Amino acid sequence: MSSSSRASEFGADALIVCDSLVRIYQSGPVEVQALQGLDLIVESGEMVAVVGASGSGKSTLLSILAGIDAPTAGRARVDRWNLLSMSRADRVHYRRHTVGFVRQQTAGNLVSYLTARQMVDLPMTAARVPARKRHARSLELLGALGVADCADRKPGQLSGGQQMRVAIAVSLANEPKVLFADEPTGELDTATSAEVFGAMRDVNRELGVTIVIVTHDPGVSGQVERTVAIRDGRTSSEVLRRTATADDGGTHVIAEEYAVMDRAGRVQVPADYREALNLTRRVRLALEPDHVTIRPDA
Ligand SMILES: Nc1ncnc2c1ncn2[C@@H]1O[C@H](COP(=O)(O)OP(=O)(O)OP(=O)(O)O)[C@@H](O)[C@H]1O
Repeated sequence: MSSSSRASEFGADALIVCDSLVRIYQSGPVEVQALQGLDLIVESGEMVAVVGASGSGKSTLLSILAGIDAPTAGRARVDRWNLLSMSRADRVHYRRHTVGFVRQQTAGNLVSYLTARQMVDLPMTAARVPARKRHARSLELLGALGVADCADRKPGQLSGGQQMRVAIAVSLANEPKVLFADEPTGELDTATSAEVFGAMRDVNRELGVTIVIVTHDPGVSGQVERTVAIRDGRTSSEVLRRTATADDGGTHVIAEEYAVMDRAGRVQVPADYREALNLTRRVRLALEPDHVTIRPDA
């Protein structure tokens, strides 16, 4: 591919690109379209939340990005890996070195008879990292996640929040570029969830790990700059948060919601807008100097 066509490619500079991503599950005679042409771009260094109703396709998206499931069609790239054409060996390498993954059931992330330090050590041993480096990295990660004091404890001696923070440390052992977390706080109370999100925020800032979190937890919105909503297997809207400084020097957070336009120019008009103006099948579009209007068919 020439450099000019690469530069003009959708999301060419991003760490994660999903372009018209489709995942169809065949269950008996029935086809389920879990992802129906989903577009998503995540830049290196971002911490992004993915939200959406149950069944909207969030876990499917994360499984594909984590290299656990394969898409049916479309394009998905993470770092230099094309997720539609990876060999089995590529997939092992990808899951060991490029991505970290944690899921809701904390017990499933941990090994009951190992200490936190031994668990963080394990993926590095598999990757043949020398012992001295393994030791330093384990302590660094447990410290970054605020569970250094748990290094010599086994999962049964840890609270739910500590278990999740240790699981995150384990997933980061081999210095992945991106951490995918599927409902990491699903089993935790509000205060503990906030601690876990805070620890992820620290890891994102201090270690530069890009993080994508799938969650139902409303508390996540205070911890991320970008929340992407998925509806029916497609990205439907995004909320961007930024901190603004007022004249008196005080700071406050501004959250703005955007509709997402796909690459063919399609935008979903929310149901309440359609109902309020009785927008049905045909609408009138007009280009104004700095905006576009949509009017009912008079
Ligand atoms: N292995 C599978 N076989 C068949 N259908 C599946 C499979 N996995 C997911 N689906 C279907 O795909 C759709 C999307 O599921 P997915 O789990 O990605 O949604 P979700 O947004 O993560 O939901 P939740 O918030 O409840 O976890 C659903 O209709 C689901 O029933």
